[in-house]
Amino acid sequence: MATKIGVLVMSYGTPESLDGVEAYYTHIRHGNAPTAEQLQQLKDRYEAIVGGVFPLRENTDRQVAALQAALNSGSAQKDVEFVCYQGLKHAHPFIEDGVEAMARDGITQAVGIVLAPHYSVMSVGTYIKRAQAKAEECQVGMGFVESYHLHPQLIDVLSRRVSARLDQFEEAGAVRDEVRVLFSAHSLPVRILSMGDPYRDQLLQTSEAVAQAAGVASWQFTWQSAGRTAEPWLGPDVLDTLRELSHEQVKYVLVAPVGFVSDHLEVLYDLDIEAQAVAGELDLRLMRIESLNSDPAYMAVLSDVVRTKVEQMKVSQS
Ligand SMILES: CC1=C(CCC(=O)O)c2cc3nc(cc4[nH]c(cc5[nH]c(cc1n2)c(C)c5CCC(=O)O)c(CCC(=O)O)c4C)C(CCC(=O)O)=C3C
Ligand SMILES: [Fe+2]
Repeated sequence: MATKIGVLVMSYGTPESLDGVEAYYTHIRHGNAPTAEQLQQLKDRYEAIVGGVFPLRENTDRQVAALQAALNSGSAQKDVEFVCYQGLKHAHPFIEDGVEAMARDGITQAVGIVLAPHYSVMSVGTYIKRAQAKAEECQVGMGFVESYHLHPQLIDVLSRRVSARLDQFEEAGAVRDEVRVLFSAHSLPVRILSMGDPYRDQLLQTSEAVAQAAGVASWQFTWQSAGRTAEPWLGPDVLDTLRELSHEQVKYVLVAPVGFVSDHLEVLYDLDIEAQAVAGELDLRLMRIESLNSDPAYMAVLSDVVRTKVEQMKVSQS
């Protein structure tokens, strides 16, 4: 019989319905309920996005199913069967629920991976910490993939997404080298830098590698979706960057949100609605690359790093 290896696939999570937004937001805020105004603003943003009210849930479900299929396909590993479990940071099924489900199914060896390529102690680090604590309690041996921001297939698929949009700009009459490519990711509080966090450097490395692979002439990195708190967040924010580009007489802008892998609020609202509106006011032509979602190339990246992790765990045990 094949040995079962659990794969805890972790993601941010999204509410199941508008009624669930308050509990979700309260969880994000470490148990502090939002004010009525904050809650309404978040509900308004969810209501404004296209493609279903909470597309992240469906996207994550599809990614988890597609990863399990990718891991079990091919002839290499007939002696192991990978079983994927979902673990969400701020919604059901929570990270702890996923670990508990693995233990209940009799799984003793598992790998954890986050559907975000870049490591920060405030993002991926907290997913891993929660999974690790639960795994120890449930006596499941777990190893974790911390980042995969320079995986060759990731760089390849992202650069193809960038090239495809640059082609479209050309077809629309723009000069390819005059399109400014803006790589972006979710901002985090500035204090991560003094903690020696690798998040910003990893994002810059991904951006540089993608720009080079796609032959991008002109690019820069910008942050987006900063939290609404009193402390300073990493900038410049994408909306300010658009204003800056308009001053520089740039006309064509392509946003490549390389810190995200799914269509969700930060992409469908913060970029497609909010940034697009600002671009319109500034008379900039703005496009963004398509999200990876369950693209087979992204699934190949994930299955490769999961398999590599399993091999490393075997070596360290023997
Ligand atoms: C690094 C990072 C990622 C990328 C890596 C990863 O994917 O993990 C990410 C992704 C996401 N963030 C998301 C949603 C939200 N994040 C919030 C707030 C916050 N995000 C933070 C960080 C990150 N967030 C932080 C430090 C806060 C402040 C509160 C805190 O200290 O924790 C808030 C509260 C309101 C607001 O501030 O806007 C919301 C609604 C959704 C789901 C969208 C959907 O449902 O479609 C996704 C994929
Ligand atoms: Fe967030």
